Amino acid sequence: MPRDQRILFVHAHPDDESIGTGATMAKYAAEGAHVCLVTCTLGEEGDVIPADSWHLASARENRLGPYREGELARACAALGVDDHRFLGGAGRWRDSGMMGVPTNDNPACFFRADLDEAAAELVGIVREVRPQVIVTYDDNGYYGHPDHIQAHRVAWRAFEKAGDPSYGTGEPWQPSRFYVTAMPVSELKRAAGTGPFDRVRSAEDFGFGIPDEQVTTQIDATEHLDAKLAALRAHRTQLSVEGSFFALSNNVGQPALGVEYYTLLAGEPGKLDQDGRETDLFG
Ligand SMILES: CC(=O)N[C@H]1[C@@H](O[C@@H]2[C@H](O)[C@H](O)[C@@H](O)[C@H](O)[C@H]2O)O[C@H](CO)[C@@H](O)[C@@H]1O
Ligand SMILES: [Zn+2]
Repeated sequence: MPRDQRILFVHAHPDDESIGTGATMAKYAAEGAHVCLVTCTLGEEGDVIPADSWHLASARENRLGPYREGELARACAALGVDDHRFLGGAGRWRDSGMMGVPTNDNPACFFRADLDEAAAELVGIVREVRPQVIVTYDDNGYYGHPDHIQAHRVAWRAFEKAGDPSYGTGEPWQPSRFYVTAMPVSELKRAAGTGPFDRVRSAEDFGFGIPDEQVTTQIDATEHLDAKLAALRAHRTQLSVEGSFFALSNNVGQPALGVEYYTLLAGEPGKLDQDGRETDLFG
């Protein structure tokens, strides 16, 4: 694939890129596309799994953000991604914490960011990178995390404005496709009750997932699953990995899938396979 194929992934925290789109990113990077990752926070409010790193947590030394920057650099290296930026620069907006916790009220947190200010930063990156495709979360942030919801809002606003010659500075550029990450319930039904970590009893217990018919696109990047697993392992403060399963600090196991799923929110659908789904984010 020639390098003139360019794709921009917008994620909320270090680790989301590997969890939700790691195999896809590794696939397109390996095929020669320009893969740009924008991460909106440093993940400063995350739990810390390994006891030897508990001291980093926000309530202790508050040094988790810089540590996760290093985890993210190692994850990007594992995925073959060489263009990574923090939105507005490292630390511009702080991790908001899970929905409803007091850190949501921190004026410096991403959930409290001025939408136009954050979108202007992302438009600057869009006009520089000139991606044909933007990928982020749906309007629920995939599972309801405030930073994920805000990442969707900012990315959608940037998608709407980047091609507008009356908006901001720099040469306008209109990406042609906007995708959101998805997980079909059928995959969750297969995953429930399996793996080496704590097991959920039903697909609903995962707390995310959409009806299969809302999934428009599936990217088979199975040959890059090892790269995804290496990237997941790089996020050692946030994730445990055993075989082809991983768990967040809640120790609920999920399979690390080589096939990753998306819904096309804007743009013309590309070629469809026999199941009626796209198999390439570039059409
Ligand atoms: C995958 C993801 O978005 N992780 C976020 C999330 O982390 C969760 C949080 O620490 C929660 O308290 C735990 O129970 C859960 O297991 C974690 O996945 O929220 C963090 C705080 O905003 C964020 O740093 C982390 O990247
Ligand atoms: Zn996240």
